[in-house]
Amino acid sequence: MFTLRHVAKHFGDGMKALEDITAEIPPGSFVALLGPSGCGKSTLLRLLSGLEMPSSGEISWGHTGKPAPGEIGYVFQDPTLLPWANAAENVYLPLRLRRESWSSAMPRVHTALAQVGLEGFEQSKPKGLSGGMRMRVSIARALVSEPALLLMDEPFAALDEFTRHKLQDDLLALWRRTGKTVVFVTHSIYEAAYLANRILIMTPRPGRIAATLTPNLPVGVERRNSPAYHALVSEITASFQRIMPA
Ligand SMILES: Nc1ncnc2c1ncn2[C@@H]1O[C@H](COP(=O)(O)OP(=O)(O)OP(=O)(O)O)[C@@H](O)[C@H]1O
Repeated sequence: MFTLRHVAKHFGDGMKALEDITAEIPPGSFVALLGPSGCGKSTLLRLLSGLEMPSSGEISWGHTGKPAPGEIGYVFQDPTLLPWANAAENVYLPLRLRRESWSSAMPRVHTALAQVGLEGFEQSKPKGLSGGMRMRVSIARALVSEPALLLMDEPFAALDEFTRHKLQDDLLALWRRTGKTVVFVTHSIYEAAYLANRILIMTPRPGRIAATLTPNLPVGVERRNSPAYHALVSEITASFQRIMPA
């Protein structure tokens, strides 16, 4: 269980990005950090990764302690693939940086690519892949070190709606299959409602937690059309109407 207690993050120029964040991230949960642009979602994700320290308050990573960099997978909005390297070489990169040999890493590279549905595309260069496939490679690269925690910063924001829906469904299936803890930044109410079983609703800057919702939507194809999903979208929308300045 990750626990944040009264966490604040201020930057040197007096910018108050986050104030008094108290939240829990249970193991195996799918947490959405949902809020308007600039409310500190990415900052909160970086604090969770341990890459940055809070200005005050504390973050506890439970009995397992602070994860090592290899135990965290990070996925950004931009897939940031090496353009000259093929899909397998891009996924191999984090292991290569840890000085693992290609031959010992290969089985894990193939498994990671298979987990995101890219078997058969190992040799493809980024230029030959669609935007959705490039994002799949980026997710595979985050999965290859078999992290227990996957931090995702608006990974589907730049994709068209059809591709985004497919990747959301595939990510949900992957999360159910693997039991990983996912923390997913988004400013889409629909995306947070569809994906997460714990939604942290954040106020405009300085970001605070305005509400925590723990929905339990039906699993499967009926999810997107379920009355529970639409009721959840309405509930979140109403929360933002209360907290957003007029
Ligand atoms: N290193 C930094 N130095 C100074 N200010 C920063 C730094 N990093 C972030 N900020 C500021 O902190 C605030 C929160 O930024 P952050 O990127 O976390 O928000 P966000 O909710 O992820 O935004 P978006 O949805 O637009 O990506 C912003 O006003 C940003 O300019």
